[in-house]
Amino acid sequence: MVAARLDALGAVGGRGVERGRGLPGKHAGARVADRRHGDRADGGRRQPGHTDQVGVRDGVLYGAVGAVRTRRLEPAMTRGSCLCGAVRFETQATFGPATACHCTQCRKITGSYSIAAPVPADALKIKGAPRWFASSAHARRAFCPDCGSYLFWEEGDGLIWVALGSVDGATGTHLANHIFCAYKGDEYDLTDALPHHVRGWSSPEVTPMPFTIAIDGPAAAGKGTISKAVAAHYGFAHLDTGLLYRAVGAKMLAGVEPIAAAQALLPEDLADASLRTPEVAQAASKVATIPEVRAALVDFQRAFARRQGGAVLDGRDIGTVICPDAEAKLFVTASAEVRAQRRHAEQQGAQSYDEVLADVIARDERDMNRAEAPLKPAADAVLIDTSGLSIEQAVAAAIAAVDARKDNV
Ligand SMILES: Nc1ncnc2c1ncn2[C@@H]1O[C@H](COP(=O)(O)OP(=O)(O)O)[C@@H](O)[C@H]1O
Ligand SMILES: Nc1ccn([C@H]2C[C@H](O)[C@@H](COP(=O)(O)OP(=O)(O)O)O2)c(=O)n1
Repeated sequence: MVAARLDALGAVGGRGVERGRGLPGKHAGARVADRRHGDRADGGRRQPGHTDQVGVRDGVLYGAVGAVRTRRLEPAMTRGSCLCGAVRFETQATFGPATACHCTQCRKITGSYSIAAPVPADALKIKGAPRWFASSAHARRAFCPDCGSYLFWEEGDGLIWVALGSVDGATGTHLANHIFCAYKGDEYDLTDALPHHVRGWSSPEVTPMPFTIAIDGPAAAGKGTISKAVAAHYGFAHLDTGLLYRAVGAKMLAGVEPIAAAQALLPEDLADASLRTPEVAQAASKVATIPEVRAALVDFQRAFARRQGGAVLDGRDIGTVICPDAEAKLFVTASAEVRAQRRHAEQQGAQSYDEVLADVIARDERDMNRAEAPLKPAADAVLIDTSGLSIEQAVAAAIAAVDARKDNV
């Protein structure tokens, strides 16, 4: 089975680490290649008469290049352990190229993200008793029951992915790619030149060039819901620009002069949970009519929009003022009654339905009729009325509209 799996993965090659693009599965697709012993173990000459089989014998990985060469990899023992040493492992096999996985599970289990590399399961000798945890329907993970160190991931294809931080000394492999980048934390950036896949190996790579998706519309139309889903779909960053105005509005309610508040706004000001209250929403709508407040927030939004890797911004004036050249523009709307129902349900009775509807209408009035950057669809925006759409339908409509634009950029 392992031989078949390695074969399917395009196993041991003569060029050291290969990227393994376009191969299926979450962690699948790494080309198990000989890094430690390099490409020149046989002097780089192809030996005629050898087989083209790929497989494992006696825990040693064998491979072929084309149909003419088989190389035996020099066995070298690699050892590792958990933090407390209760679980140890060793292998004579060579690690395949390492993958950094930024999926939610890897982030939870490591506390950051995982860098792991595969070895044939039967070539990995585990001493001690790691706890195995079924982390999904198709895969399980092992950790030390005493110290909690994360150690292994496997999905039953004959390979075990070893968390490389647990290896003592040199691993002999190197990071070759990133997967599930759409799920990475916002506390770090991916700045290397390796492939950054949005999801698994066969998914598209994160857009290396700037690509801006502008999503405007009135309160509770579904902008935020759609923006988050669209950003996750394409692996783009997302900025809810309403939070900027909400943060300034909250400072005004706390007695700070709004223009000064906007000019001194810090990223941490956007993290306050109280920004979602109806009072702050109304205050946001009020400070948003002040031209100097809007001017103070322009540069930050434009820089965010043009970051590498793509960006989704939602607000009121993104397609018209902040990013008039956005590659894709959506105007998301719904009837005032439907929007009030949604907000009312969201608030769980904090306000009556009539109060929420009155708030929504008052905010619409102010946002649409102010002199500076009023809420209106850009001439080239795709209109999506979500009144009769489920969230899934609205997201699908948005992705279809962006895909149509992506094809034309
Ligand atoms: N198409 C939809 N159908 C039903 N509920 C929706 C839909 N889109 C959004 N919602 C819900 O409506 C509320 C407001 O959506 P949100 O995305 O925050 O709107 P906005 O960002 O435009 O203010 C949320 O509770 C959200 O779950
Ligand atoms: N780009 C933006 C974003 C928000 N605003 C103003 C106008 C809005 O009423 C407030 C609050 O916006 P926010 O998007 O957070 O409001 P909703 O979530 O849609 O209820 O900020 C703006 O003027 N321009």
